[in-house]
Amino acid sequence: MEKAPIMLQAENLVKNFGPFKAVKDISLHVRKGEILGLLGPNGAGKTTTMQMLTGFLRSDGGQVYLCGERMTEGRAGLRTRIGYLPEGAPLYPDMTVKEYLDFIAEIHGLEGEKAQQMIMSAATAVHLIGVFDQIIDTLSKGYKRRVGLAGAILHAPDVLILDEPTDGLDPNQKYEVRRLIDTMAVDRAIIISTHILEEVEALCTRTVMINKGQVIADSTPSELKSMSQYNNAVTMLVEKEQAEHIAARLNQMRVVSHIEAIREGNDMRLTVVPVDQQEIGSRIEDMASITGWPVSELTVENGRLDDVFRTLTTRDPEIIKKLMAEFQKKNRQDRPYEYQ
Ligand SMILES: Nc1ncnc2c1ncn2[C@@H]1O[C@H](COP(=O)(O)OP(=O)(O)OP(=O)(O)O)[C@@H](O)[C@H]1O
Repeated sequence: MEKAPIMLQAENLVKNFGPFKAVKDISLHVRKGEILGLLGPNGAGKTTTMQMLTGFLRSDGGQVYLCGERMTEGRAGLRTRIGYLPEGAPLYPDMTVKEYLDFIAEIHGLEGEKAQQMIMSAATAVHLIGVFDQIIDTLSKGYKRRVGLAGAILHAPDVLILDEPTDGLDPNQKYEVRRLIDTMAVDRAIIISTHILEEVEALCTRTVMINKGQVIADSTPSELKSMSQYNNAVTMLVEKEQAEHIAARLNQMRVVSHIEAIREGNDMRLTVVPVDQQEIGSRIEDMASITGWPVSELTVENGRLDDVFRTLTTRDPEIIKKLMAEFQKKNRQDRPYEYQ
């Protein structure tokens, strides 16, 4: 199947704040229909990178291309094809939602009937109509986020850059905003930054993980998970009284690295971690049925993103780069960055 076109591409971005190198070397790209998750610990350089992608912050090196065209200061028009949701609440808290959206439309040079149409379309997409005349400051966090999102999509941009779009929201609001982002991805390219791993799994088609201003991984969430030591681990729920005996027997297997146990009501949940991600599921299943262990649940895991995140962000980025290169060579062909 033909790949969707690359909408936004960054090559070797650099940003220094005085002597501090906040972004050392970041390259990434996002295609139409993709939701790219920019993932990394606090201070990794996510916001700084997004600000350079949107042209909000001038880079000290590197290039940004929008639909193949280089973004330079003289080409401010190109920037209007990007919608940006900055971190935190929208500016201008004293305005009503309607006043704010009118103002954003004006910034984009939209006028009259056309402007009203675009405002209604954005407000409808994020379910804002009911609060049009309410002062932004009096809205809940979830609604404030929606106002920000409406402002970001109002001028129908090709690329959306959303900095921690669900930060500070309750689980229902998070769900709602994620659903909106998912819907908006159909005919756009979207980049979101987050440190919420469940969000990456729920929403992102690809993940660029950054640490200390460098890209340390560029993969799908499932590829990343498959790097985890828990890939092929077996999780089983066993009666508490038998758990110690069962764990001891399993620990004797040469293919077992170690076993983790967590209490769950009257049961224990044992996670049997294999050596080198070997497949151990069927052997353990056979063993459980032959010996008649009191197992009420047995599943084979495909890895954990939090484990990979910890591993990748707590080691030297240079070592991680080498490990990732080996992993990618082993697992898939390189994806060329060509335009189509
Ligand atoms: N204007 C600035 N002046 C000096 N240092 C800055 C400035 N802006 C950001 N930094 C520093 O650059 C580094 C990267 O910051 P950035 O906000 O991009 O990280 P982040 O990955 O978005 O973090 P978080 O997840 O906490 O939002 C941090 O160490 C931050 O303190």
